[in-house]
Amino acid sequence: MGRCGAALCLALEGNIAVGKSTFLKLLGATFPEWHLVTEPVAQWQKVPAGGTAEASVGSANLLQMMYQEPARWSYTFQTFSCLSRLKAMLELPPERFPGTPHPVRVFERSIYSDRYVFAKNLFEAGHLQPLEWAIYQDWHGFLLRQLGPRAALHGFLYLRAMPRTCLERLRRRARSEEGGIQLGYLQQLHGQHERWLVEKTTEVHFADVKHAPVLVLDVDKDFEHDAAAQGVLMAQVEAFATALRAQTLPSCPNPL
Ligand SMILES: Nc1ncnc2c1ncn2[C@@H]1O[C@H](COP(=O)(O)OP(=O)(O)OP(=O)(O)O)[C@@H](O)[C@H]1O
Ligand SMILES: Nc1nc(=O)c2ncn([C@H]3C[C@H](O)[C@@H](CO)O3)c2[nH]1
Repeated sequence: MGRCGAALCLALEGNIAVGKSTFLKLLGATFPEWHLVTEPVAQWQKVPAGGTAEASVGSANLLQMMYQEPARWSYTFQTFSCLSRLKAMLELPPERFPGTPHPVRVFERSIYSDRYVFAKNLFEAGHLQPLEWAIYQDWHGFLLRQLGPRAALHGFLYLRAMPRTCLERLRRRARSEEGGIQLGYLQQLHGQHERWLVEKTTEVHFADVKHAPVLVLDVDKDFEHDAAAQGVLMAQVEAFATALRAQTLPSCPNPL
């Protein structure tokens, strides 16, 4: 960090169907020079399942398998989701113009919500065995410590809405794998986000990320069809990114 020309790296966090993809599109329209990285959900729905040299077994929908049989597939899911997030984070972004990096990169969720929201919740719900949770934490901690600043984020944007609002949006969107999701699951995930990003009672094992600033954005109301509400949200994000850039990358004169 502190290297001139380096991008400010943020993660966009929040409950299922709170509106992260919608918000990311709005960020793209408002800040076209920013680099936005969507969650690799399509990869989870179509995992090349290998097979033998003679016969390929095609692909597997790991997202569906995890929801249908969580005790069997949660560990597999968390290894794959975390790996896919890490690859997306380490992949070099395309340069805007030669020698001009993106001033800001925003990732939809992160290797940190993978652990401190989802995997933790699956463990507490009994879907990850203590041994699986211990092994997950062991390789997660080892990998991230080895990667050091390459795996760090400068701040978090937390989209917050009531779990009931998320359930309504989830039902309206009707992604086939999510048909069995009940309010209780969204309440659990809401609690995990709150303890991690607001109350700060979740034990976080990486100092940078533990102290990274969090911008909480209330999206309980409809911003999708409200230009004024969109303007307020975008101004909040811009002010947050500007302050964070001055604080964490002080030697970079790059304006946002
Ligand atoms: N502020 C909002 N008000 C009303 N509806 C919204 C709002 N934001 C998003 N929606 C709608 O809610 C649904 C879910 O939104 P979206 O797909 O952006 O959620 P998400 O957080 O990206 O979901 P996931 O956690 O699965 O990645 C979509 O139908 C979207 O049109
Ligand atoms: N178990 C589990 N672990 C994760 O790290 C994770 N990240 C996202 N999801 C689920 C939520 C949406 O249904 C869908 C798209 O966000 O994928 C996850 N589920």
